[in-house]
Amino acid sequence: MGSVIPLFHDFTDETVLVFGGGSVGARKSRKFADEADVVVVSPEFADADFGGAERVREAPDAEAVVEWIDRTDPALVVAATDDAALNDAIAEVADERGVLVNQTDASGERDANSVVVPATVEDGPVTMAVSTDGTSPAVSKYLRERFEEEFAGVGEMAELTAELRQDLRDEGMGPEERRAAVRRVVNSGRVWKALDSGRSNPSQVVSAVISNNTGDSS
Ligand SMILES: C[C@@]1(CC(=O)O)C2=NC(=C\c3[nH]c(c(CCC(=O)O)c3CC(=O)O)Cc3[nH]c(c(CC(=O)O)c3CCC(=O)O)/C=C3\N/C(=C\2)[C@@H](CCC(=O)O)[C@]3(C)CC(=O)O)/[C@H]1CCC(=O)O
Ligand SMILES: NC(=O)c1ccc[n+]([C@@H]2O[C@H](COP(=O)([O-])OP(=O)(O)OC[C@H]3O[C@@H](n4cnc5c(N)ncnc54)[C@H](O)[C@@H]3O)[C@@H](O)[C@H]2O)c1
Repeated sequence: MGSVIPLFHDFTDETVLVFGGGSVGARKSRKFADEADVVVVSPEFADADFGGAERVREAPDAEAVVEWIDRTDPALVVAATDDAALNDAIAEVADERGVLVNQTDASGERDANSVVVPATVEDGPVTMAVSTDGTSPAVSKYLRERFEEEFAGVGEMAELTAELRQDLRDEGMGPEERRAAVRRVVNSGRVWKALDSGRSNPSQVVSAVISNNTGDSS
């Protein structure tokens, strides 16, 4: 049975410190680079996209890792070197300092500071995240790809329903009725289809779905 609980974290303007410049270090760097200041420390760097992260060519030992963490004061440390003992040491130092750590070569039981990076789908304000508790990242990736296909337009759906909720409130509709109307839109195959195909105007379809519900059209 899984024992990890997903929480969503805002790393805007925080430092994320990555040890290891291989393909895994690059993938994690890309993941955080839009929000955070990412620093990657590694003696060598793969020919990969690091999302514009700052790269420092250095091969720290466990002692130097402590200095790096104390100097950069990161919100998250990623241990992605190919040296298992060093990855363990990085996780230990981060944990001692109460800093979140993503140990990329470890699955299974973990301390509270030890976080799993899930497979994520982002579309506008919507984030979907999958973890298999470290059991099978390949399954996480597979589900992420399926979600991307299945829920194309979900970001717009969230935005549309947020606007709708506000409009109905402005019109003086009570909370019960509003809730029913919003749920009707979210459950409407016609609205999803309009979002997915891009052919019909989703706002018009939403209006039609709502007026059916409130009986305006009858
Ligand atoms: C989801 C994703 C997020 C990301 O990294 O961004 C992610 N791994 C991804 C891909 C992937 N990783 C691996 C493969 C090869 C196939 C396979 O082995 O399954 C593939 C697939 C591929 O590359 O095609 C190998 C692998 N991964 C870990 C180990 C070590 C171990 O298990 O001990 C090994 C074995 C290394 C070895 O061979 O020794 C460990 C972790 N990988 C995690 C996350 C965390 C658990 C997530 C969960 O709970 O499911 C965890 C525990 C720690 C962490 O990194 O946070 C990203 C997909 C992103 C996407 O596409 O959306
Ligand atoms: N979490 C995941 O999704 C996942 C997927 C595959 C592999 N892994 C694990 O992650 C680790 C990295 O995988 P990879 O494919 O990127 O490996 P890799 O060999 O391509 O990269 C390792 C990087 O670590 C660097 N390095 C070596 N010594 C260092 C030091 N002292 N300080 C900082 N950097 C140092 C190397 O120069 C290299 O750039 C491995 O331990 C592997 O088992 C995790």
